[in-house]
Amino acid sequence: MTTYLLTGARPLGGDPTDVLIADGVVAAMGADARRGGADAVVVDATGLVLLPGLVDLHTHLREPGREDAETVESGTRAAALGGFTAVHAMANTTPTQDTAGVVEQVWRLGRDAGWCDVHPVGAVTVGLAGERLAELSAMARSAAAVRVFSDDGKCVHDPVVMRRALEYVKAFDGVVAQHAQEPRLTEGAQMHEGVVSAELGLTGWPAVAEEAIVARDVLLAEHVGSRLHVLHLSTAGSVEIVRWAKARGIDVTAEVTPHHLMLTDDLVRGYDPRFKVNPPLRTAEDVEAVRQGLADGTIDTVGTDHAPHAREDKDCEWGAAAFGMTGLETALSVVQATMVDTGRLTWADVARVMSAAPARIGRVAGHGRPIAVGEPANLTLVDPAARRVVVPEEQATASVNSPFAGRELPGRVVATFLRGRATVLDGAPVERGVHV
Ligand SMILES: NC(=O)N[C@@H](CC(=O)O)C(=O)O
Ligand SMILES: [Zn+2]
Ligand SMILES: [Zn+2]
Repeated sequence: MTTYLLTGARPLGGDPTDVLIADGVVAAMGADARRGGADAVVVDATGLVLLPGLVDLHTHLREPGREDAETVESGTRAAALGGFTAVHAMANTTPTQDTAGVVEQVWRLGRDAGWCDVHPVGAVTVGLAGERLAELSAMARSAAAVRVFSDDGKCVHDPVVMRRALEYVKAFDGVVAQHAQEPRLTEGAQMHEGVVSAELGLTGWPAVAEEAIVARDVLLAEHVGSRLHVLHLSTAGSVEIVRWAKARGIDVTAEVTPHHLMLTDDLVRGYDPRFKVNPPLRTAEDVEAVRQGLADGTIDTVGTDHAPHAREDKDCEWGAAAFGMTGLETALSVVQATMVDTGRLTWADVARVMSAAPARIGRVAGHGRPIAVGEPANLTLVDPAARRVVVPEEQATASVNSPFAGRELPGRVVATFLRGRATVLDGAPVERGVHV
C-alpha cells in the first residue's frame, strides 16, 4: 500500500504540520512524520486544511431503479471528489430499500465501487407507503448493519406508525430520520408559500407543514424515549422547535442542506426547475435562522440531500419537474462560503458538522474521528484559497441538476483518503489499483 507524506498541512485549520499516512492509519505527525516518510509519496499540502473525511447522512444514489440518474459508482465517485469518505444512501430506490436483501445489495455495490463507505438507509415502512413497518430489525442485523431508517421523499405522517418506528429502533440503537412534510398541507405544492408564491400564482408549501411534524415528532421521541433525526430542516420555526426540544433534553438531532444555507425562494421567479426542491427554498429570514442554528449547535449537521434527476425529469416546465438538486461535489464549498468565510464556523466546527456529528448520529465506526496518530486515515485535504465556477457537466455525478451551476464558489478538495488509500489526488479521482 502506498504511503503518503502530507507536508505543511493544517489539521482543522490549525498550525502547519506533516502527516504520514501508512497502513491505513495516521502513522505519524510532526517531525516523526518526515523521519518515517522516506519512501512516501509526498503531497505538498502547504496552506491546505486537513479535515476528517466528510460523512453524509443524506445521499440519494438512485441504484437500484434509476441508474439513468445516478449509480452507486457515479454517486460515490462524486462523493469522494466532494471530500466524503462515507455516505448514507437513502431508501427511496426501486425496489425500495425496505428488506435485508435490498440494503445488502446497495452495501455490496458500495464496497465494490470502493470510492467511499456506503451505509444504506432502511425504509421505515414497506414501499414508503406509510402503513406497515418494514423489516427494521432484519435490516439492522444484515451485513449492511442499518442504523438509520427513513421514508425520505415521503413523511411518516401517521403518528401511530411513527411512534412504533421510534419504539422499535431502540432495540438496535437506530434512529428514525424524518422528512417532515404534513401531506395534507402540501397537496400540489410547488414552492415555499409566501410573497413570491403569491406573486407567481404557484401553490405554496407553508412553513407550518414542516414545523407541525417537527413539533409532533420531538414530542413523540420524548414520550417513547427514542432518538429522532430531522432531515433537511428549512424554516426559522423548525430551528426554534429543535432548540426548545434540546433544552428540554429530548434526544433530537437536526440537519440542514447546503442549498438551504445559501439560496432563497426568489430564485423561483425564473421558473428554472433546478431550483425546485423539497422542502422548498425558503426566505432570507429562514436562511439567516438556519445559519444561526448551525452556528450555535441547534442544527447538528449538514446533509447534502444530493438528489440527482435524469434530464427528462428536470428539462421540463416547472410544474412537471421533479423535486431535488445535486450537491455532493459542492457541499463543502457552500459551507465554506456561507459559514466559514462569514466567520460563523471555524474549520474545526466544519469537521464537527460534516464529519463527527453525522458519524455519531449514523453510528458509523472509524469516521468522524480526531486527526491523531493511530486513527484510521479517513481524511480530506482542502484548498480554501481556490475558487472555481461550478460546471455540472464536468462533475462526476451522472446528473446535471445543480442549483449552483455557473456560480463561483470558494474551496477545492485536493485529496481524499479512505483508510489510507487515495480516492482523490490533485483534485482528480484515483481509480482503484492505480497507485502513484
Ligand atoms: N429533496 C428532494 O427534493 N428530493 C428527494 C427526496 C427528498 O429528499 O425528500 C429525491 O429523492 O429526489
Ligand atoms: Zn426529504
Ligand atoms: Zn432526500
